[in-house]
Amino acid sequence: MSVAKKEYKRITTKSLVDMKANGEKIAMLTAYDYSMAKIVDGAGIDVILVGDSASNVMAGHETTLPITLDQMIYHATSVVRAIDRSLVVVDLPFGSYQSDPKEALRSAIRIMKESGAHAVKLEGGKEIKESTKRILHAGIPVMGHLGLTPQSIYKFGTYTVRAKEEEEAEKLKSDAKLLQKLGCFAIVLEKVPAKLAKEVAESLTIPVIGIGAGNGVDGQVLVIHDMLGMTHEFNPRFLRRYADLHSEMTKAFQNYRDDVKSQDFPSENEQY
Ligand SMILES: Nc1nc(=O)c2c([nH]1)NC[C@@H]1CN(c3ccc(C(=O)N[C@@H](CCC(=O)O)C(=O)O)cc3)CN21
Ligand SMILES: CC(C)C(=O)C(=O)O
Ligand SMILES: [Mg+2]
Repeated sequence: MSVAKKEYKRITTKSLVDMKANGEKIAMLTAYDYSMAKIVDGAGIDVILVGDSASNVMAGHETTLPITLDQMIYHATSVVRAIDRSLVVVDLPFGSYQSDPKEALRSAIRIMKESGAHAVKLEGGKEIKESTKRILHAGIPVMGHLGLTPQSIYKFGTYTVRAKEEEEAEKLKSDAKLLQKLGCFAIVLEKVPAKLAKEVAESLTIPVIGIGAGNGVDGQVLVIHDMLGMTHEFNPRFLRRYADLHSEMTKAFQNYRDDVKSQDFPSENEQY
């Protein structure tokens, strides 16, 4: 069991690199709105990711591709208002950084300026080198994201584990090194073999935060609706559920419905 070794009043990108150096694992969760972020921050979660998974869990899209920069900024702004301690990282959505480095920088600046978030995350390695450089040169911290990159789902066609073959594993390793060299403060590694993820984490000084990447990395991230058991039809092997909110909420809604229908609610004490 690993517990916090050092008190951090406010988490910065520097604190995360520090945690890795001290062997303290990093706990990261997504959040997309004020109320949820308030609870996550209060619980001591180190990093809050305003993920483009909002496209799935908030808006009901099948992929992360449709969510817009304006929508990401709306989610990020709501999250930032709730924060006292956590570091807030925001996904640059599909289409907001792939065309050219100038557009990438403009998108990152909009997120930082309009939401007050602390960092941005981009999917990819070598392909987005120039964009990453430009954003970093503007003083905006960047988190990388390698392995399963959901914004390229149509290139791959499936959400299966990535980098099982030597060639893809070699590319991943060199992409990770490149991102560190450019100045990224951390990297998310999604759905890759645990052995490879451990090797990558051990080869870098910046933290590697895994999702479906095993226990040899420097931290973990999960989508909050998944770990709360709200997305009960989503069942990947890497997911651990820490609550069964789908059934808790269903029970609450059914009880409320029954109380309204039977006129049990509101009672004498619940009216004026
Ligand atoms: N609710 C939610 N949770 C996530 O973790 C998440 C999102 N949405 N949306 C954006 C991406 C997409 N991600 C995914 C999507 C699917 C799998 C997955 O393992 N799917 C299948 C297996 C697919 C296969 O092997 O072909 C599964 O077992 O559920 C993992 C991560 C991670 N992100
Ligand atoms: C799954 C995490 C890493 C993510 O990118 C998201 O939630 O959008
Ligand atoms: Mg994402």
